[in-house]
Amino acid sequence: MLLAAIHMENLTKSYDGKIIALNRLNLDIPQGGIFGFLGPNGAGKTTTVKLLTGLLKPTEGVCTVFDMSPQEKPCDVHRICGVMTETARMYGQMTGRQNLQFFAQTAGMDGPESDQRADELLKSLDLWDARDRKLSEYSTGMTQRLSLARSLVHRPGVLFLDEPTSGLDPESAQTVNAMILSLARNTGVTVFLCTHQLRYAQDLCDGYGILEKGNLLAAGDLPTLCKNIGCRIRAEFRLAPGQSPEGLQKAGEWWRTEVRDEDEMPGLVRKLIDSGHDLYEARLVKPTLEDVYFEYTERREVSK
Ligand SMILES: Nc1ncnc2c1ncn2[C@@H]1O[C@H](COP(=O)(O)OP(=O)(O)OP(=O)(O)O)[C@@H](O)[C@H]1O
Repeated sequence: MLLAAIHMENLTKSYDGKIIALNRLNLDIPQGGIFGFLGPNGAGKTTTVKLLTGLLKPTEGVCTVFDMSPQEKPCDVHRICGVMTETARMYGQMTGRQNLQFFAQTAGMDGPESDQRADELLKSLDLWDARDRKLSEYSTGMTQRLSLARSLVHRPGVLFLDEPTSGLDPESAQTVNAMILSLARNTGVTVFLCTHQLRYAQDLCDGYGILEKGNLLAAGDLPTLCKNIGCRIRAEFRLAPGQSPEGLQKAGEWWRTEVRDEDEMPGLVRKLIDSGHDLYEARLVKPTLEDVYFEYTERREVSK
């Protein structure tokens, strides 16, 4: 069996001995995956990242990053992890380039190597033109991209990202997304991405965990999450005006029905045509991550 890059077993954290911020979390994240950790404010996402990066100790349970405990081997874990959070500090009076050179040298690179690494990152995150400006003069989006560059300076194998595109304009968000995808696909970096932005997560992630009030409601890829909660695909048809096909429901100018999978579509199209309908358009509408997420969280509300 492949070694999970991140492993959590009964991982539990209570800050005050009463409120459980994280409740018996069991999760394995494979190497090279982009894992979207989803949940509302206060769900326990940041707590999980802090446990995985050794900033907190679990109340119960264990976690490992490439088989190393962040609590027992914090230095080893930090060497292979990059962390980008809103609170990651850099130096306002230094330029973007000087900040990256500094952090590269802190990670053990010599002068020329750190210059090269800083320049490489500044170019790939569209910060090259701003390289000699002080960080204190950067916009929020530029600061955020520099913060991502900082987390990547030592070429980590695991990257923890907390809302990496929340303050970014669409162009900058695209640059950051492309960088994250390329890191995972081309260099096998494992990405653990905390976010509330479900559309953004669906574009990027290949696996998800849905966390609510410290409890993991579900985990898996989108088809698995859909199947487990019973979210169906919809087959929809646009017909000539005035036609009413049997067994389909009307929604606006479309007629629709739920199907188990897309293999049912050709049969439905044939049936409509054979029964004399004029078919203008046919489409399959798959549940989005947003649909699935709300299905899980709403069912949980109902079952309380
Ligand atoms: N230092 C702390 N002391 C006490 N309680 C804390 C502390 N840090 C977090 N908590 C509580 O733990 C729970 C989980 O918080 P956490 O910050 O992990 O959530 P989150 O999912 O990251 O939220 P957000 O999306 O707002 O960043 C919340 O109820 C929070 O109030």
